[in-house]
Amino acid sequence: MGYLSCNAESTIKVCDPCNWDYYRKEPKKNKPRRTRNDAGIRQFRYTDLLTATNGFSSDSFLGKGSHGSVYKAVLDDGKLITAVKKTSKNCNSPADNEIEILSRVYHPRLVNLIGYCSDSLCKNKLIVVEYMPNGSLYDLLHSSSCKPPGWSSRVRFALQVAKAVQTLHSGNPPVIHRDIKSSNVLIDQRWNARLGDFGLALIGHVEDVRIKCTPPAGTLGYLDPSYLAPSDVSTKSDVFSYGILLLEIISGRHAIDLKYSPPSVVDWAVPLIKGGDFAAICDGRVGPPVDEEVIRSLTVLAARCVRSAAEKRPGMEEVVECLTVVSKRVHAGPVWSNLRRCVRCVHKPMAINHPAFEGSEEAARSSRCGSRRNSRKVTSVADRGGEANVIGEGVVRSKSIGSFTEAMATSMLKIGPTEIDMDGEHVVLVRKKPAKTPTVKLSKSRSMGVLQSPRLMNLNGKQYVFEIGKRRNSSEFDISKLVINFDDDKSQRKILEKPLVFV
Ligand SMILES: Nc1ncnc2c1ncn2[C@@H]1O[C@H](COP(=O)(O)OP(=O)(O)OP(=O)(O)O)[C@@H](O)[C@H]1O
Repeated sequence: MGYLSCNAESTIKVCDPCNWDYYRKEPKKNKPRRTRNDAGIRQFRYTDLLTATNGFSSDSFLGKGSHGSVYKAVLDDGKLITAVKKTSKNCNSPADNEIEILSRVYHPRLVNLIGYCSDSLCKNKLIVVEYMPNGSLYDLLHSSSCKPPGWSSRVRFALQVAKAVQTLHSGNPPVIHRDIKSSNVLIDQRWNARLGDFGLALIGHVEDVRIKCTPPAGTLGYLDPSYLAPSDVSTKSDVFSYGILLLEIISGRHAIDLKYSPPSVVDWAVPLIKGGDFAAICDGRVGPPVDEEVIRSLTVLAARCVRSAAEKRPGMEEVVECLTVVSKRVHAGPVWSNLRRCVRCVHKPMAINHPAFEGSEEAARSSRCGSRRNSRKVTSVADRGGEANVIGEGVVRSKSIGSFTEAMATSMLKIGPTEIDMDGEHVVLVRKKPAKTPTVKLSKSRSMGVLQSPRLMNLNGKQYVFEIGKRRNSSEFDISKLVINFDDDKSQRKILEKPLVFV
């Protein structure tokens, strides 16, 4: 995909040096909510960036966009890892624009500016931004080499991007990004989505002459069809692009894909949504979410964002509100919310080299025994931030808040073997067949040992294994321990326990 219009003029107008001080001279009320200048934007020397990127070597190369290439740079004696954007065209405008805007906004859901380099040794300005080690949302959604994200992750990414866009729109003056798309959503170290690439962004009020004179720009497939002339620009153009992104997140389909008819995701999805066939647009690789209301809300919201009449689209504040509700629902669906309330788990995975596990068959044993002893207690993964008790390093238990009944388990199992995102970080893995009993090396004894085999649950004549996984990356989980007790079963025959299994 390329830019429909992204010429130098469009950004030169924004970055016209005569206008640079415009906002600085504005009275206080027009100042942005938070400026980065206070936080300190660093000026880097070209030679330092050259060293930090091994001379912009292929080893440091992260990717190429329409304006240039991006390299990983290790600075400050390895303490600071950044991404350096190097413009290939002999033009500073996109870089100037990005520096100008990012130096005025800061948000944890943005790929924030760290600094830049404009010394005489470099031909074009270099931008230094936060390094995002986990690729882009585009990669996560469309790469065949990684497992597609589950619904909880999809909703979380959608909400995080919505919050980033809302922050931009609610600034004073507002920022219109103009290039919201999955390849501009990068994934940080903690698997959070961040909106980046401000090369086309505009800062100012829509009535500002400078904004009104900037030619339309964006990426085909995401570009608002009602944004045809410079004066059409508004925050609602971003809402449209966001709607396309949301459809892409829901369906796993590209914004435009010539393999399909119709190729545009909007033309394909909106009639299905209007006809109430919400499940039909769900990514076939993950299937529809358990709670039908989740997919209904998501699809209807996406359809509203891509309405052709800009004024009928919701504002980003409403989008955030709606997704917050969906997010709560996806994390606490009718069945899973009960599960969350009654699951006891040792929420930090006991990695084999974890300090809590060092020589700790004892620790493992006491943890297991503790679980049994306290089998009446039921705790929540999701509520771990609440009233949690720390039981030795790496083991956190929260207070008892509910119970798990056989009826709940039975209804869960109707869904069959599956993975359920609970809070974006933890996943319940319901497996029909027991995982192979793992052999692990016990650090103290240095011998190979077989840890306790997984406990099974026998319901409706079928055996299932329940595990709690803590997300390591998009497709891998550290399996931890899950204990479920049945309050109505005093003999505790049905205690389900799956301690210390590693994958
Ligand atoms: N902060 C970053 N951390 C890590 N990788 C990054 C970062 N910024 C960009 N990249 C990588 O570099 C690639 C190029 O990024 P860039 O923003 O220049 O272009 P793009 O968004 O992919 O395309 P376009 O320029 O057409 O919008 C991205 O696809 C991404 O893989």
